[in-house]
Amino acid sequence: MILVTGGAGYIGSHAVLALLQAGHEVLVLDNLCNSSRASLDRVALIAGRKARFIKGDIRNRALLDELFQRWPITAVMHFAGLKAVGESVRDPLRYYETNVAGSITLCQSMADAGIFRLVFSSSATVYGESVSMPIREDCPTGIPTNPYGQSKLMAENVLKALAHSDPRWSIALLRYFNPIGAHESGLIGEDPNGVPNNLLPYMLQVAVGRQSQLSIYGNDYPTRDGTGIRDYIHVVDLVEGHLCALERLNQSTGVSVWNLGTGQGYSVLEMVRSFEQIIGRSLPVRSVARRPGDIAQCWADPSKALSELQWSAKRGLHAMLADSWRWQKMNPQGYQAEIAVAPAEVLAS
Ligand SMILES: NC(=O)c1ccc[n+]([C@@H]2O[C@H](COP(=O)([O-])OP(=O)(O)OC[C@H]3O[C@@H](n4cnc5c(N)ncnc54)[C@H](O)[C@@H]3O)[C@@H](O)[C@H]2O)c1
Ligand SMILES: O=c1ccn([C@@H]2O[C@H](COP(=O)(O)OP(=O)(O)O[C@H]3O[C@H](CO)[C@@H](O)[C@H](O)[C@H]3O)[C@@H](O)[C@H]2O)c(=O)[nH]1
Repeated sequence: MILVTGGAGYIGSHAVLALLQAGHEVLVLDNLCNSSRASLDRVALIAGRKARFIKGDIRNRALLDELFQRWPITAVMHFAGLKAVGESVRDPLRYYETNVAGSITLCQSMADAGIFRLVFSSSATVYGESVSMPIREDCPTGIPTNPYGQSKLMAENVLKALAHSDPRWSIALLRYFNPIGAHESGLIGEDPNGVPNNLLPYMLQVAVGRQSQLSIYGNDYPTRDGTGIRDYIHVVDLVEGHLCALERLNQSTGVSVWNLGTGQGYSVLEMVRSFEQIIGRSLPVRSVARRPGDIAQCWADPSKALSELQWSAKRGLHAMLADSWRWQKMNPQGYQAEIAVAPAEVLAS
């Protein structure tokens, strides 16, 4: 059985689905601070079977000990965490407490239970403003400009020290580039609280009328059209990378770092234009000043994951945007409302 912390969230729910579809038993631990149980109901609908769900916090040591004692857990996929950059500047202690201290509590409980296999959600943010593209895993980590990024780098360093201290540990540090997209059924996807911070969720909400206009942050970057370039990766490809990493943890110990990206960067304007083609109309946009802390460009060299995990991203930009749009159209208010199309129809199509 695999414990999935944060399994009700955006990436976690897609991972739970992939694990169920691969035949694993899954236990989800999530405090639902940024998600709802509806995501797991939808996962069950697609998979035809359920993950077990425990509402609880990764910082609760007694609860973790109880879970590891009660269930035959053999490995942990650790998605639980806080991820809003701006909020992390306003409330750094909460971010360090959840992302760093919460990860430490989880590892302490795992070690006491004799479980040493962990897949950790890290981020390309740990590279900071890297000078050369594409970014390889051996590029030096930078100095993240906000507590969120710092907390990911700190958690990585804790996990590296842990793996070096005890050869029983086998840990995968997966550095995500920019996850977007949704499961092709349109039943699960990203459902941000409040006003979205990230490009894709914001574009989607403009398209369904929940936001009036997309602000393009900066048109004077040293890039091909002046707007920021990122390596967007389909969330289903991303979670497939997790299953490959999990498999690999059975074969070796120590700590390994893998980039999960496509190796292809797109600018904000290219994203907007491609999305407009999919929705068949233009999107209201305006150019505004750069967002503080943003870097000009960032894309991965994903060749290490290919050679060591036999993993590469399969889905291109069109699939990422079309799947995101299907999710948003079917769920204009996210998980709060019933889906606009009957699941049976969707699953049959
Ligand atoms: N989405 C991205 O762009 C991105 C990029 C790089 C890394 N990551 C990392 O991937 C992981 C998953 O991200 P996501 O996009 O699915 O975010 P998400 O907010 O949708 O999912 C995180 C889940 O963790 C849960 N959670 C938060 N604190 C918890 C706690 N103390 N105890 C138990 N559950 C808790 C939330 O309720 C939520 O369901 C996070 O660690 C995030 O930092 C995300
Ligand atoms: O309303 C918006 C939002 C974003 N952007 C631009 O779009 C690009 C992508 O921005 P965003 O979707 O916010 O992603 P990043 O700033 O690259 O950060 C994401 O990707 C990082 C690397 O994985 C993670 O660490 C962060 O948590 C996650 O928010 C950037 O050039 C932004 O300036 C806009 O122009 N308008």
